[in-house]
Amino acid sequence: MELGPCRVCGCPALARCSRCQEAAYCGPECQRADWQIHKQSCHRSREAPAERLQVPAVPAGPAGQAAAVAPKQKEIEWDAVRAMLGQAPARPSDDRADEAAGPAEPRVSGASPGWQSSPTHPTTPAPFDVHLVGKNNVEVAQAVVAKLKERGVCVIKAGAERAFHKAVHMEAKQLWDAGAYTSASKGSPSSPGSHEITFNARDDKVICLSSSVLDALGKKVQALKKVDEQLANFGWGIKQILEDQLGLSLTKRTPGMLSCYDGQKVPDAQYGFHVDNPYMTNMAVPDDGRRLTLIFYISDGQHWDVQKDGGALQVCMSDPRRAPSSTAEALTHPLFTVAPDCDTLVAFWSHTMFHAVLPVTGTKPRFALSTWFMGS
Ligand SMILES: O=C(O)CCC(=O)C(=O)O
Ligand SMILES: [Fe+2]
Repeated sequence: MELGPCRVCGCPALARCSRCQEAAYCGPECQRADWQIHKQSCHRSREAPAERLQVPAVPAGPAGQAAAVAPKQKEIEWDAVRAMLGQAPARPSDDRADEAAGPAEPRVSGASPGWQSSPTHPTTPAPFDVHLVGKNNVEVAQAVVAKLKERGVCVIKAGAERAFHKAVHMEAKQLWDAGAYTSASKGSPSSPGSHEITFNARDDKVICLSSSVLDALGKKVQALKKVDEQLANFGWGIKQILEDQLGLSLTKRTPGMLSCYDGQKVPDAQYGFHVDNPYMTNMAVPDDGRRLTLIFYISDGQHWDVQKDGGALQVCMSDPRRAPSSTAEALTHPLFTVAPDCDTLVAFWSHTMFHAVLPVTGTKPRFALSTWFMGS
């Protein structure tokens, strides 16, 4: 049964909120991470005893990642969901099981006109804006925030060693060869609280690297776990400057999402133009809290040629402070191309920047690890 994307990270959802039966999540971490936001609309769907809405706020900070919000609301019975999928139950430290999830099939409509559009052609990839090697944390944070302020996207050279890239690529590829990725979302709600979804032309397959998945996979994801930690450190590392210069306060982040676009299995695998958190666009969906998208590209170490291999990330260079209302409007702006080459980290605003993954035309799978930081 397709539930569409997880409200938080976009991975395929496994169950719905057991109270309103509407918000869909891939796992307990995302459900918890979303509770402060979801509770504002959850009670509108179903009446519930007041105490079920009382969730203590947890201070934000580096340790305040997705898992830090511990709602007392009635949670989805994640163990039952895992059992349904033939997966092992969570360990005692993971979630408490409360109530079986009874997801309803979403009503599906076609794409709304003017919202989705096919990707355009690759242009020459932009050079790196920031090199991490040889800079201290404050210099990095200042340079990254300056670029985000100026144009909403920043391309960073991570400076990791070749052996590390190889290890990360090998892990992503082994999981791919083992068939561990699942189909990413095929749609998102077209209006708040609605089951009606619109397709968003997304051809990747994903694995949500929640802490339970990381624990279960253990050594198989050692290097990927390191990348996930580095992404977290990077986001928390620019937190203070973001706050000082833009008044944006990052509060928590989603678990890492490992994605793969496989041009061999899905010719021209791509992701059409979209905004990750499109609440400011004409889609009129609720704000899911996401503000900063971080993506680290994982390739086999060979140069990724966007002309030959395709798969470039293309970002519409609109005013970074506000989202264009539609793809058509976004595409009136120049396009900025990023090559999904290893050692490349890209940061952009989740709520204002339209972007797309251009068709993967070569035979190499295109891997990336992404995380989204929430903020207010
Ligand atoms: O992998 C990329 O370059 C971008 C993917 C993307 O836009 C997304 O997952 O929302
Ligand atoms: Fe995106």
